[in-house]
Amino acid sequence: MQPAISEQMQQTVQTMMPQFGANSFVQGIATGDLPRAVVINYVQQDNIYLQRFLNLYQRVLGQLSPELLANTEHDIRMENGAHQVLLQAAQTTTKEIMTPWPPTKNVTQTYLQHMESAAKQSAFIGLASMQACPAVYVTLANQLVAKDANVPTNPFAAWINFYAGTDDGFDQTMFHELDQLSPTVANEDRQEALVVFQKSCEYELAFFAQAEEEN
Ligand SMILES: Cc1ncc(CN)c(N)n1
Repeated sequence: MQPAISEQMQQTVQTMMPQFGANSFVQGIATGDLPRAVVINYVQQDNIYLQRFLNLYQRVLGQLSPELLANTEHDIRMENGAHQVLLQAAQTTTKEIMTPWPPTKNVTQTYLQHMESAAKQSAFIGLASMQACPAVYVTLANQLVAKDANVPTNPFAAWINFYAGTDDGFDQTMFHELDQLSPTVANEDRQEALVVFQKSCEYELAFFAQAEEEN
């Protein structure tokens, strides 16, 4: 018997963790040392990303399970709390960095388009493409906690703790939903779900790297 789709996805994330650990944005989060411009870049793009992600999530979950949508939507909105940690360290505010609304950078755009076109194939494949978003951050944050990166002297400690602890089990709820749906879809769709999930994990890595790009 094949392992559950959630297990296969978790395995993909685990396999990629060394690449995340070697990423210089992630290292900056771990050491508490990131240039102000990089932090601002990241939060600007993440605001753009999360707005469109939420929109897509409402469409996809609206098709799959309106009840689950109602119970989980707030988890995405709560991410503003993680942004506030970064903005405080950079001594700025959401209003200041989002006015005027900044341009959408290339990785943000292609990552969002990737999920939007996955959702056009089917709601299940769309959901699979969106699952890298919670899954990568939870695994990454747990690894950072295991390395004691969330020491109180780290200005980004609360960002790490947010994703390690207060994600409200969002990633597990979504993995559970994917496992429930998986036996109801065609084999090719299950395979495609794994492909789009892996691609999204690669975009997650590129998204961190993008924050270090010059404006
Ligand atoms: C791009 C991205 N990926 C994941 C997350 C965490 N849910 C996020 N805030 N932004």
